[in-house]
Amino acid sequence: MSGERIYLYDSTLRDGAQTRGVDFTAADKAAIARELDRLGIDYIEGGWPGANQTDDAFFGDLPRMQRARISAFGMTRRSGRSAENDPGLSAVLNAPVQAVCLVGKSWDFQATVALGVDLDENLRMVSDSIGHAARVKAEAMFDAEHFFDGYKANPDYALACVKAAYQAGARWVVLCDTNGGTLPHEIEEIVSHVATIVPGDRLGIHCHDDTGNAVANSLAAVRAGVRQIQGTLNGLGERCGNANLVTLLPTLMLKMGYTTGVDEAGLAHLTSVSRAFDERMNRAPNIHAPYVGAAAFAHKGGLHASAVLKDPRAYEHIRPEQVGNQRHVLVSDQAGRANLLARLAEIGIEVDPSDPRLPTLLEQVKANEHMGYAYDGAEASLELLARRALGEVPEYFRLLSFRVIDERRYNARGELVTLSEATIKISVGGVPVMAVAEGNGPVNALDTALRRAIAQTYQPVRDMRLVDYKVRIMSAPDGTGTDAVTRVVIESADTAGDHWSTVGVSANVVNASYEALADGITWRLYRAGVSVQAAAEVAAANSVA
Ligand SMILES: CC(=O)SCCNC(=O)CCNC(=O)[C@H](O)C(C)(C)COP(=O)(O)OP(=O)(O)OC[C@H]1O[C@@H](n2cnc3c(N)ncnc32)[C@H](O)[C@@H]1OP(=O)(O)O
Ligand SMILES: CC(=O)C(=O)O
Repeated sequence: MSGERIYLYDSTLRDGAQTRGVDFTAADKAAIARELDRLGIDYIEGGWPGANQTDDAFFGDLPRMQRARISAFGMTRRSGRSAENDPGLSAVLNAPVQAVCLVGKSWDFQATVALGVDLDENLRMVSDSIGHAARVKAEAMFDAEHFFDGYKANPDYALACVKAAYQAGARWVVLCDTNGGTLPHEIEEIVSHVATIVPGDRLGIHCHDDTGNAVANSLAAVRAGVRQIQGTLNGLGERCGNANLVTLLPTLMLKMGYTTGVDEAGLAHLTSVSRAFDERMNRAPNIHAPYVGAAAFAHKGGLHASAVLKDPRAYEHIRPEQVGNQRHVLVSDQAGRANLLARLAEIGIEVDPSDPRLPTLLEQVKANEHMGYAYDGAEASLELLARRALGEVPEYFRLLSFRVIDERRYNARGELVTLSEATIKISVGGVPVMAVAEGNGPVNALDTALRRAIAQTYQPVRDMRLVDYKVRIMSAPDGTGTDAVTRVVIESADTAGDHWSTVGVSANVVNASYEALADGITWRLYRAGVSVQAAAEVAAANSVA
């Protein structure tokens, strides 16, 4: 274990802003910068002053940082202008920050084709711009764009570019795998050579993930001597993204023994930082993300669960708490008794391992999964299945019948509309209750009618709402593919902020939806501990009235 310091440079607000579908506001940028600062990141690249209004607004009202240094990104001077007289470069250097990072060409082909300048002029553009930046800012960095492709094509020229930046005063010379096509062994070999010219403690690495190797490439560069890594939160970035700092951080600290600006307590917040970032971008976190994904410490295979319960090291490479994540033991058709017992314990059901009802329950889970149920993402339905098997769930209501009608017609304004209407009859403690509702689709109408019927007698249903509805059509369990079955997963929530998911399966999408809706309501009533007897009395009084 080395204990040496690695400097982390976050480019979420610049290269991350180049991600397809991502559009930060200045307020987003400020909030993300504060989060990165709290985490302990050394440098935060805020954007490109002068390139767009968002970046100007961000640099015009910079968030206060505790430890991190915000840097402004830009490019070397244009050909034919002096560094002092280039409006683009001036906009970058006028930003009220101490650090700047200028991108410049280091591949001869890029200089002649993309810039249309001769190779000497490109060297002067690098050296003039970095020299000027180093005179007016505390730190000037050079992003050597396309460095690895340039080195492969013309090593002498690529090395001349980084040497020019270093000699002009660059604090960090950052080797960029701009097109993301370089492999780890190439990175290690090339960086080892560069480190004989520019010392490792002045070298950085900036990798893209086009071969899925951005993290591996960054680590290979560190092995070869670089001491600054550029990356982004959750691997955002141009095309396939940048090196994911959320993966790199624990790898550097827990596996390779490097120190960073992030301490142990910061590392223990990594999962929440990563998920809060996805939340801000309004996208679902990747459950399979290394270290921080919901599946990163989820044990599904029966052999795994059995061993993990004896000692988690059997199937875990680190302790989940080190990165703020949690262990989960899943129940599915891959499960054994150990998974089931662990899962039941997680949801607060203590069962004697020799309870004769356990094998029956496990068989039932497996049979249901074969039919198309999936309890991985529908924990409330699993809890109800288990509690019903243990005789703990009262029959709060019984379905007597429902009917759903869809009508497609022209309304009075001559517009084609589709309306759905649902009628439902349930029995509460033997007393029939009926409700009718309209909706913008059959499931919406049925959901409204069911809640309306139940809310007449059960108060806790009134603060419930449907948050998410997912339908998946699957081929029939016999594998013929002729009679598809539909799986519906519903997420419900209450006003206290609790969320729970339930599942229903049927050849008919409305039946599957009813099953998931009814489970969602039953779980809410069970958790609220309501009395069926009291509800039946209300239902009886309502029916007399
Ligand atoms: C590898 C990377 O990710 S680098 C970062 C890439 N990010 C971005 O481009 C996002 C922000 N960029 C922008 O908003 C715009 O491109 C701006 C404001 C910077 C420039 O806009 P424009 O002046 O309209 O130029 P445009 O984007 O069309 O073309 C880039 C110009 O810069 C020149 N250029 C490109 N790289 C460099 C460089 N390192 N040094 C000097 N000039 C350069 C190009 O030759 C081209 O010049 P030309 O207009 O004479 O052909
Ligand atoms: C600078 C940069 O983003 C790149 O070369 O990929």
